[in-house]
Amino acid sequence: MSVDDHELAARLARRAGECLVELRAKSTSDAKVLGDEGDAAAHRLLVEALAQERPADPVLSEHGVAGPERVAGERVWIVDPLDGTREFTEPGRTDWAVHVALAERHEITASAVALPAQGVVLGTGAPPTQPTAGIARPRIAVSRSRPPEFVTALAEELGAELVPMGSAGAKITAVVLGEVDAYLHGGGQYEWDSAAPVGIAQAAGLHTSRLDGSELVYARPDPWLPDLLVCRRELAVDLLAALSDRSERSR
Ligand SMILES: Nc1ncnc2c1ncn2[C@@H]1O[C@H](COP(=O)(O)O)[C@@H](OP(=O)(O)O)[C@H]1O
Repeated sequence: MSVDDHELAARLARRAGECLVELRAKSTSDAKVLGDEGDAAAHRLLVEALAQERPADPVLSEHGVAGPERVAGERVWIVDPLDGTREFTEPGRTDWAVHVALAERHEITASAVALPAQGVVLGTGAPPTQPTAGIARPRIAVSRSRPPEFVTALAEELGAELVPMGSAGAKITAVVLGEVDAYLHGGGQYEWDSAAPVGIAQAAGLHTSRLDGSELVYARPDPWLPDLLVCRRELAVDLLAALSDRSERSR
């Protein structure tokens, strides 16, 4: 990883985001076609740019692999050209994102997330400072379309408020920006859904783990990474204890 990798991730996330904003503004297609067009255009842009700027690095994208063959533990770019495809196709929604991450030795060492409809690009080069104010009633971001079934009961137990949102990137960056206090996901996801925003959350000093508290490991041969927790550090112990109780009770 070099300073240039932070800068490159941010530059490419921004460029792909601009391409998506343009496509969305001029599209007359129905939602399914627009989503497919957005996924394909942003994927093409990222893959072509990485081939030019980092020709020795393989790319793992939600929409296919590109570049040289991957070697376990070596550099690989993990990208989600359009996270929150469904929200991208709904006029007025701003919870969709572009993810660009670099993994080395199974960790994220540089990454950026663009939230193009919010005019925001966040990156590991300059992660935001975390709020210091206490948390009165925790706000937990969850998927708006498929929240894990246990979250309502968990929120009641913790006296927390659930905040439904689209896009894993939008939810994790909402934690990074202090708009919510936690994001939890269960039931299925892939490495590209979380790699870039998790890299920024880690650089900002937030807690990141699987729901059982174990480490998030990226660039595995199988990109399935079905659950995760990103939260302010002071909430991690209580959240992980509540999640562990729940999983014990369901056995
Ligand atoms: N059960 C599941 N299995 C596979 N992917 C899932 C999933 N639940 C959520 N995801 C993916 O995680 C991203 C965020 O989802 P959500 O908005 O529901 O939180 C979406 O990515 P894409 O929009 O890139 O497809 C979605 O496809």
